Amino acid sequence: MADRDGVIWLDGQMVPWREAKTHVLTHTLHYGMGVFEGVRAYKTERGPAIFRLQDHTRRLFNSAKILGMTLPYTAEVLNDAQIASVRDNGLESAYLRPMCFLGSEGMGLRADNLLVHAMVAAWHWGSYLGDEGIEKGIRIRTSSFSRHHVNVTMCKAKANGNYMNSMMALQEATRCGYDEAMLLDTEGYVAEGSGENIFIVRDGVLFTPDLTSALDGITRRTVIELAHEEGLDVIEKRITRDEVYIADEAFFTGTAAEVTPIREVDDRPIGSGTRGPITERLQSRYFDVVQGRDSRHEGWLTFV
Ligand SMILES: Cc1[nH+]cc(COP(=O)(O)O)c(CN[C@@H](CCC(=O)O)C(=O)O)c1O
Repeated sequence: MADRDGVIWLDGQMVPWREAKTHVLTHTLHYGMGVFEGVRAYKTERGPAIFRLQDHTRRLFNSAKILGMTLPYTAEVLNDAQIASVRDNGLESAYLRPMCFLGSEGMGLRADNLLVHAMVAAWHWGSYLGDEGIEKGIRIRTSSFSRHHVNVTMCKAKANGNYMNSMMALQEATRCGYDEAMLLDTEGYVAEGSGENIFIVRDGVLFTPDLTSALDGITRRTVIELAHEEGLDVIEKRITRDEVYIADEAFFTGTAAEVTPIREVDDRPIGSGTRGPITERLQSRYFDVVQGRDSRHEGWLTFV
């Protein structure tokens, strides 16, 4: 990722991509105290448009507040930086990574002279779980790693250090031949994927775990609103792994994952073992919205 042409926004300046570096004693590199977002810009007839930019930036600030970090930039500055990162890299569509981190001004848990730095990078990133996964569905397994306990890790913060749990779960899943992990909370109820929220469908009704141990996903909120527009009921409840097994359909949602059907969980086909009809309907609505083909939600688009 480091050796490519382009520019990266770093601490208020656009710098050449290869020069966007930080010192090995950068505090966040050692302790994981940082916050980030995953944001997508899509190609539309009116040019690139960033999806729900303001919501992502609001969550970035909320994440920082949870961790006790004060961001040295306003939301407007960070929004403008994200717009510029798509524009100045000449991207028609993009995945954006804003991230705020503690610098190398000090070391150790007690360092009290640390500055908060901010960066925004943008690059082209296709289907997170592959084009085939988007169309046919993916195979997932229940992770042996529990999702964070709510008083150990701050689940509403999209914090850098939270993602060791995600990576351990995803590595375990892929090493066992699956595409993704489904994590249970510390009481054994379904929480979310390593980088996605999860939905199941049963008798035409959508169910999704409540957000106790899951990130408040922006794609999750979007799909819930689209489902209501489609006349579908969505119930947030505690979901057990065997409820997923016997669901008619299941899918992940996330900025990177978009709407990805789940065709198999723990070697059990979900429904017909392919993308379900309601999943396909919501996936299609989602892509219409993010690609600017649905005028009802143009307010969610920030044109670059
Ligand atoms: C743990 C987790 N749960 C749910 C979501 C969905 O949230 P939202 O994107 O607001 O709908 C994400 C986003 N995962 C991001 C990071 C993926 C990565 O590989 O890094 C993403 O989808 O960009 C998570 O990381």
